Amino acid sequence: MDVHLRAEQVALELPLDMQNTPVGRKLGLRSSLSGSTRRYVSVLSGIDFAAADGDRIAVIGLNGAGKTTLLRVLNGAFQPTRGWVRRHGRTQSLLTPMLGFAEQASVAENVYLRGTAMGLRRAQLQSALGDILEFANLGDRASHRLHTLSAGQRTRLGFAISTAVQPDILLMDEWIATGDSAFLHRAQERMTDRFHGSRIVVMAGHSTELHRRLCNKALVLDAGRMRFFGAIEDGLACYRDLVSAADGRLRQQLAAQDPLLFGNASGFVEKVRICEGRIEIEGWAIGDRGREIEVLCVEVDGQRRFIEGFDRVEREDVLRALAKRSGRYGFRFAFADPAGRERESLQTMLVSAGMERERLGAPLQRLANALEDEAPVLA
Ligand SMILES: Nc1ncnc2c1ncn2[C@@H]1O[C@H](COP(=O)(O)OP(=O)(O)OP(=O)(O)O)[C@@H](O)[C@H]1O
Repeated sequence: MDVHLRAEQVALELPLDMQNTPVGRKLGLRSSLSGSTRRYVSVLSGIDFAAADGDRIAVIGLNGAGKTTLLRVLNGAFQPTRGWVRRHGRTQSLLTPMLGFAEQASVAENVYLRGTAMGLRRAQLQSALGDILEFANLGDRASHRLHTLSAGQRTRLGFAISTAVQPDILLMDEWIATGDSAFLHRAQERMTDRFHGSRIVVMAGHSTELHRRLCNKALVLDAGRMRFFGAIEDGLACYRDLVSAADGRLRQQLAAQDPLLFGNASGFVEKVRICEGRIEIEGWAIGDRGREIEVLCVEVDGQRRFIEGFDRVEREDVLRALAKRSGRYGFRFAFADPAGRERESLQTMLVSAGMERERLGAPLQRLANALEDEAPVLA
């Protein structure tokens, strides 16, 4: 059977209901009773791609870029405002495995309710019921009402139902694996089976490592717009360019979540010295694939300063420990600080390095005792 998934010039606008708060009035009960205004916001636009049999597509973007919403459009939960989604093949989405449970119905009835909503026939559900309950470890609870289950038991049930049958097209948000450690292991195995058994997978998430390992294509979203669709490595590079332009705090957060995002660029700020009217900084940085960096960027109180004319310093220790080829990885520079920055604002200063201004890596780590108040007095 032919399996395909195609989106043609898809755009989605959603209603945003906003509370009317008279200017100058504090938020509170009175303002919450003052009615609301509805306006429509564009959440997705220009989404245009075709997934072929065998494609594993990573949907990549910053928080709020529209990844989950795109999956909802692809599974038919949202109708596009413009454009079309064409799908052929049994589709299963693993977005909210506990959605649609009925509290007063029994566990077994909930399996039928959810299974029917997923498009399964009664006979299929009858033969799958035993496996689902066993997988969720709820074999002896079939007739219990759902509201008597613990949160963990519900999660296991939702997961067991959502993954009960092998779809042709799998739409998933992150790599769902939740519950206690014994269940986690079985859930991982089940996810891996379903992933490899699907003919098309669209997977949203934030892990470069996972995307690189599992996906052949990427779709990059930037504030709801499709910036790129194509080969995974090009997609990851496109995403990296997007985040490289973001401010230092966000780059720091993203690098912590996803250590491979900025490649192998790394380094340390070892000294920050405040002398009268000047700030001197020393450290080392090594670019992606062992290259020497070309630019440094200092961010203090949200202000950026790019430094291209820094001194390059030979660093035998860095060479020995890290470098695959030779280079001068140490740096030293100073800049005038007429604002006479406070010690506190320098505590939060971020120094980033990169090959060009638009392609900065994550902020460099900083030695705990890097900050000095004055040049050391030489005896
Ligand atoms: N039902 C809705 N009504 C109005 N706006 C919505 C609705 N659902 C999502 N949005 C908005 O759409 C945008 C995209 O949200 P979405 O959850 O798809 O982003 P995301 O990329 O999945 O984010 P994250 O990585 O944080 O999960 C956000 O600005 C969000 O506030």
